[in-house]
Amino acid sequence: MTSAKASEAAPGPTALPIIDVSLLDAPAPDSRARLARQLDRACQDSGFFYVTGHGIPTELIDAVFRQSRALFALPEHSKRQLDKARSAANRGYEPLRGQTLEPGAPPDLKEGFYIGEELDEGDPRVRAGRFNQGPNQWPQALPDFAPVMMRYFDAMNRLSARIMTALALALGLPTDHFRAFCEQPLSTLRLLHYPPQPAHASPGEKGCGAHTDFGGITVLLLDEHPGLQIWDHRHRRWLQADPVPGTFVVNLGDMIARWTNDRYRSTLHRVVNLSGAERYSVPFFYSGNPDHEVRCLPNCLTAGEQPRYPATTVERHLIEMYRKTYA
Ligand SMILES: O=C(O)CCC(=O)C(=O)O
Ligand SMILES: [Fe+2]
Repeated sequence: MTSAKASEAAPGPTALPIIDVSLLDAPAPDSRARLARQLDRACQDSGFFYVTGHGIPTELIDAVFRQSRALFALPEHSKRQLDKARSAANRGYEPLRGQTLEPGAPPDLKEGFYIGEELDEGDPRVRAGRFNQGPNQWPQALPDFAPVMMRYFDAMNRLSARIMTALALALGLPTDHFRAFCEQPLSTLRLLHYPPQPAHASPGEKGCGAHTDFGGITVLLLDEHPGLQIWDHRHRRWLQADPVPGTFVVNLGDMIARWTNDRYRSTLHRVVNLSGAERYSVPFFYSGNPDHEVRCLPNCLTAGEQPRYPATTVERHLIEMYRKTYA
């Protein structure tokens, strides 16, 4: 949705806000109002912020990274047995250079693994051929992988629903405004592994090409190695979004921009792993209920303004965006 030209200028520092979502439950009457104000500003500025007070146990986060490292360390032929090309629901392994997120740039220098809600072939959503719904592909060699990932997946769904509550507050809507959107959500957990940027990388080669996320919100877990850069539309430059221990990076996807008539931003971002180390990250994409209608929120239209996007549904929006990027 954003079309800034990827400048190759050295990235500058960031000052992304750190937002404490536990303020949602704080007893002081002005806590929620403070949270709403901070979040509203962050969403209008860049749609990127760090989240603290999230309640996800460190032990679970450590286990996710351990399992992710073990998965990518498997021999190539074992990973290829789980190739996502074998899955009708886009689940499983995506090889190095398997995706090109930035049109015209070389393929991304990352390998990935996709996980979704575990649905068997008998589930009505799977039988109806609904988008991205189906069983996962699990690595048999790693017995703890599936239980750890499903525990994390559930925790991310709950955290994302809380962030949606906070977003409702930020937009001046009732706290339960997005409740139906959060029922039976379509979510994707993605494990990523970025090798170090090679000394003689081809021009424009990156870990992850410049893109916006197309769903609702993304809750991104980072390891200790920097690499994420976000586009500063005001000063037309790339900013580093370095890892902050104990936080997640949250960013808004195109669907929120669509919902708010671009009052809230879905910002261009990319990854260049200049850390010299293997970098691991774990984005979780929360897109909400596939049947939910996405139309411009009435309080996001000022007098005389028209909606910039026609009404659609979550599923139709996602299918359209997938078609564009994998075309
Ligand atoms: O690895 C990262 O830090 C970001 C990944 C990302 O932007 C994505 O998967 O959409
Ligand atoms: Fe992204």
